[in-house]
Amino acid sequence: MSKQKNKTYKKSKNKHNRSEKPYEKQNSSQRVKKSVTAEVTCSGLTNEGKGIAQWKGKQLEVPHLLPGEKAEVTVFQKGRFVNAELKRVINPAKERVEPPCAYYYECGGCQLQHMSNQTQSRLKQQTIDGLMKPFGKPEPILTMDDPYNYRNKSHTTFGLNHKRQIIGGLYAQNTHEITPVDWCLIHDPKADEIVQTIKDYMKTSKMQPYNEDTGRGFLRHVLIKVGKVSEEIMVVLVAASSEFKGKKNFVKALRKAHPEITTMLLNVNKRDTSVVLGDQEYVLFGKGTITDTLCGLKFEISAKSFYQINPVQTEKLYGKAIEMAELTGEETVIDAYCGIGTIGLVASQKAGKVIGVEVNKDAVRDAIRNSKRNGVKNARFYQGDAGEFMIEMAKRGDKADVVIMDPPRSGSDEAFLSSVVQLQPKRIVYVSCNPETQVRDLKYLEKNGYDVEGIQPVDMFPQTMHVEAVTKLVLKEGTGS
Ligand SMILES: C[S@@+](CC[C@H](N)C(=O)[O-])C[C@H]1O[C@@H](n2cnc3c(N)ncnc32)[C@H](O)[C@@H]1O
Repeated sequence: MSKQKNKTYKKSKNKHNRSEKPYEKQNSSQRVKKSVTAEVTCSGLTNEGKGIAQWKGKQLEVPHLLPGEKAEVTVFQKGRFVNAELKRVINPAKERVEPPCAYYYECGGCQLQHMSNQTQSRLKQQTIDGLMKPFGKPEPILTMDDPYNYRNKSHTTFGLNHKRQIIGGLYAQNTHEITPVDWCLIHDPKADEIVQTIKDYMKTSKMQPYNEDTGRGFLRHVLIKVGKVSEEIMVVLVAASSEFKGKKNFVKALRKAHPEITTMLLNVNKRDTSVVLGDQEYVLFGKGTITDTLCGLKFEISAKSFYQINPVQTEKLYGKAIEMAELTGEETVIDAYCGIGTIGLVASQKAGKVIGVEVNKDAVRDAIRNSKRNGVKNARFYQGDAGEFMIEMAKRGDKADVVIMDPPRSGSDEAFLSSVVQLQPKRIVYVSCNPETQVRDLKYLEKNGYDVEGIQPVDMFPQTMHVEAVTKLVLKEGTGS
């Protein structure tokens, strides 16, 4: 991977034969009427890593522009809205690097590859420092030594290009247009090899990608999960129909090319939706799940269950979360939004009792199996909405010493937070992949009897704008019963 510094920005073209534009794709200038070229100077970065520049009294947020850089940008205007794209950097900042990925400027999956890894970490630290200012000074971000190939899950969407050739890639941001991508620097390389084999197989068979407009065709997406420690691999074909013609031949061919695949599934998604997985699932071979080892425990993972995508950083994150929980072996711990029980089962080794709650039934089934698999006797897992579960606990007058919560990006809700406040645990450990919703929820908890005593950012998603943070809240003195 070449990471040359100070190269002038120029959109890369035709590297690695990825020049085929999907037939549906329009560029921004086709979608928006008025466009002008302007020269601007970047004064800072947004939390998403976009360059901030002023133009005719308006603030532009320009992807791929860095502070201090003077650049030519194309400004698109539609009514009161302005959008800007980088055209040419006139004086590159010293933090600018040549993105190691050839798809970077088209794909949109990563947003920060034009910055050095140190600059990315600095940006994430500043983001967390800024957002968490009302609560105190965050610790230095925990970074990753080798910030590539970390994802244990990959997702590829299939379609046809304008020459009616099969392509696989990612939806361009906020669209249903596929940007063809053959390999990705943050995926597990094995996953990309398998996707390539599926593409090649489709070219010589009758398996057609699904077309959202006509409703014809079969294959919508391929989801691959890799056990980074176990090396087990799950391949999920997401199709528009349960009628899988040529199923036996396909399974045989893929297993022959990739004997490392340990299970394959067919997931049927007939809905017109951006949600990838449908409800029906059929095991094509193997046991339908993979296992992996995290923090010394073994976890079984289903296709539809959430499992942290960067296990190297997850071990650091969970280590901090458990440290913040200050467990002595006596506590009752609630693992809210528990997924397959990972945090709760790690905590169970140092707690009196763990109660996990999770809405996804496959994940809860995995959590119960994982508890047995690891010989854990002091953990129970329940399926349900975390808020409703906590309301019931509060009504019954149940007690909890520590609540560990790890909600989705949208954060928690008032039902959940108000019942946590009613239960009055001594400590709350809040893990989040979206610091903005986390800050909103922390404000609620601070107003209702808790002090934030520790903030630890963790870079779980290098090369992208996303950042994780774990915070420790302690019940204010005099608040408890
Ligand atoms: C960010 S994941 C965390 C999972 C787990 N703690 C981990 O570290 O792997 C959030 C989890 O919350 C679950 N979830 C989403 N909404 C929920 C709700 N209202 N009640 C309970 N669980 C919910 C999701 O299914 C997902 O498993």
